[in-house]
Amino acid sequence: MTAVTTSPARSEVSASRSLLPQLAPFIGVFAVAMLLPFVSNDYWALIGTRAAIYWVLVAGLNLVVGFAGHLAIGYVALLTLGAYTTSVLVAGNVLPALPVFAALPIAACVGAAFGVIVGLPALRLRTFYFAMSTLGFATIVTQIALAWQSVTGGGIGIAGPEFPEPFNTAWGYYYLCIAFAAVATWISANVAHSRFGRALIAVRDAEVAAEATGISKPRMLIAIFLLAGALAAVAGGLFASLQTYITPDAFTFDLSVLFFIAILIGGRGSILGPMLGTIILTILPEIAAPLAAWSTFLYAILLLVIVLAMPGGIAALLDFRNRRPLASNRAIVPRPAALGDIMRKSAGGRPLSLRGIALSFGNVRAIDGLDLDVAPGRIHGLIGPNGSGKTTTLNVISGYYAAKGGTMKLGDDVLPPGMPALRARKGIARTFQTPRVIGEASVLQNVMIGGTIEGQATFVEAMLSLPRNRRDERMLAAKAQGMLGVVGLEALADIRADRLQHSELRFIEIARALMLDPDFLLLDEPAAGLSGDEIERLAGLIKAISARGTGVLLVEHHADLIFAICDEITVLNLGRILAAGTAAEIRTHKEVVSAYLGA
Ligand SMILES: Nc1ncnc2c1ncn2[C@@H]1O[C@H](COP(=O)(O)OP(=O)(O)OP(=O)(O)O)[C@@H](O)[C@H]1O
Repeated sequence: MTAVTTSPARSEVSASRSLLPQLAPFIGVFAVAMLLPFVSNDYWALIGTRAAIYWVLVAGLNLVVGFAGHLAIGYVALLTLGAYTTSVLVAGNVLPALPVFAALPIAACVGAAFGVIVGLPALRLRTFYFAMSTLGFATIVTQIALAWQSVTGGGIGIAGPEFPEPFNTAWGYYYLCIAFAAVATWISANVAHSRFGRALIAVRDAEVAAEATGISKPRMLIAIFLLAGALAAVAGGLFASLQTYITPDAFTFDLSVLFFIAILIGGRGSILGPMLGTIILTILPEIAAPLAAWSTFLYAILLLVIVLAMPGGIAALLDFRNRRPLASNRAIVPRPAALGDIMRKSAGGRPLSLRGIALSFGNVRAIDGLDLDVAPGRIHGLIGPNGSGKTTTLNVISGYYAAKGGTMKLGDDVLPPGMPALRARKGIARTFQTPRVIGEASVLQNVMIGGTIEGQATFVEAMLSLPRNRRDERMLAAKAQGMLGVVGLEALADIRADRLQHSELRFIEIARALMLDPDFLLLDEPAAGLSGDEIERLAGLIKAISARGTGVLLVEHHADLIFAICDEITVLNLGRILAAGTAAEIRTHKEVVSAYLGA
């Protein structure tokens, strides 16, 4: 067997080394863009400008669709809004005329505000329903642009803003739009590679796990909708100038489809893919000019081909690192001794206590008046037959379910029912019976997600990659790399999590939970699916965690593991306590033996 271990020094290098290969394709694309004027004519200036403007919008929309997973298909509405706001402010037909560089930031603010209004339904609506609400908004905006003649010129339209020298020539304007596209790329990449970007994909692919690490979905989404709305409105202002004159029918549904499909063919969770997607979709109708009227049809065909031939889109095609085969005989060899270097020793001292906790599902009393105490620095086993209420107990403690009766306290602090993100902030971390790992993210990113709430930088600092954000990133990467060493998986740090074996996912979840330096760690069947050797190593790891002051609540069916490491054991049956005591007491408890352990 190949032991999956490398030295910490090598691993830290691995966390930072990948910057140049990541940047190279972007530098290539922008180098080609800069050279385009020297090898082509004004016709290509127009197409290049259009692609750059579309990308300014798609760069923001990509965070909503590709990262947060919300199907916003009516984003042409925000382009329209930005185009009219900029044009009206520059024309001066409502307020005194403004220079275009003053009008654009105002349009960005209007776009940000409406970005949130369009996005808010995403807090409640998922998938199709949210998509429909964005489409509805697009229709409303077009109707208002048509009807509000005194401001927008109605069906006759309004002149687009003119940019001053040197941006008033075809290539001058092209370079200006490329500069906007470069800034939009930089901002969206900064967000994507920050704790906020990782939190977005965590909410998208493993919402429950994201909440358990303390991530607040509403705040995340509002920040993203503000940014995407602002970028879309700026794109609108640029678009209006490129058009020179705008009417509501310049903002067709085809444009919305283009933006959306560019992201889908680019690949979820990527910046480069959607950027290339936008360029391809802008050029495609031009090189197939006779088919221009069929552009939506062309996009649909392209989408079908890509979805069928390479479901991960362009990004998956370019992901060479994850095409290399992994060694099949990998062994997980945790190094619990390294915990002391990484994990803060739990302040501990305060017990976690449950009194009279009750929760029913319909007529099923899943837990029925449960009293339980988990002490800091101790391992508490929770066992019982299938359906006895063990996972429900973990779900109630971690706030995923709100108990209908009883109280829960951490020391003297009462923990209100529900509120999983609050539990994480109070130092209660957990793993899941079925590992909830983000398959499309790397192993390292998955573990870094566990430390999201430890970051200090605000969203704006992350967007602009300011020093505090860079410090957060270095701290989280180093800590996550260290945690991967503790659980014995650091050699897999850069690998996509969906390529790993089930047992490895279990250890990733433990590493992610440890990122919180938890006072209490709730483990839901961590040994399920592990080999005998792996269970032994897991036992050593759990003991080392509790030795650092963390109280562990261990739900498990492997009786040997429970009896080997637990200081106390509670046995549940039909949601009630059947027995509680030390391993020796439980092993010989008559009712436990007959109801659960067997002869
Ligand atoms: N979301 C839910 N909706 C309806 N019933 C539920 C739900 N969650 C749990 N239950 C029911 O509550 C009872 C306790 O379930 P729970 O999953 O806590 O048991 P468990 O002891 O963890 O079982 P196992 O060892 O099989 O994981 C079961 O009867 C189960 O069917």
